[in-house]
Amino acid sequence: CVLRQRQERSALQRLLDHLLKGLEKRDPQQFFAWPVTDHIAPGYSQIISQPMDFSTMKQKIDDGAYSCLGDFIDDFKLMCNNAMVYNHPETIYYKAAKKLLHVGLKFMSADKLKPLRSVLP
Ligand SMILES: COc1ccc(OC)c(-c2cc(C(C)=O)n3cccnc23)c1
Repeated sequence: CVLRQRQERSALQRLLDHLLKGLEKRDPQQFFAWPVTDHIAPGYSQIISQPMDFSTMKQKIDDGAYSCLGDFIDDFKLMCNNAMVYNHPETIYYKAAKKLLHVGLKFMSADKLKPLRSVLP
């Protein structure tokens, strides 16, 4: 409808917005900001069956497509793993993905999220 009611953001959406910003900061070269195209990565769509990137994750948050934190973390792992499947270990993309996965999971670890529990239902 024309006057679409602006949806209230749920506590989960606000948490995922916060986590996504923290993860994007750890990708300064923006290798993971947008979908990888076959133009920049020959044969990518034949090798990677489930592409994922930060802009897609942002859209999924806005669409309410994540029903729990675990689903968000699964997409983050998928994104990093795709880069470690398509790119060879000596490439900057493989190395960036390996580092991002490690740093990102630490950033989202249970002990880091505990203080936020107080603001979540
Ligand atoms: C060199 O600048 C950019 C800019 C955007 C990119 O992906 C969105 C990439 C990029 C990102 C990737 C990944 C993540 O596999 N990649 C693989 C091969 C060739 N290029 C890329 C590189």
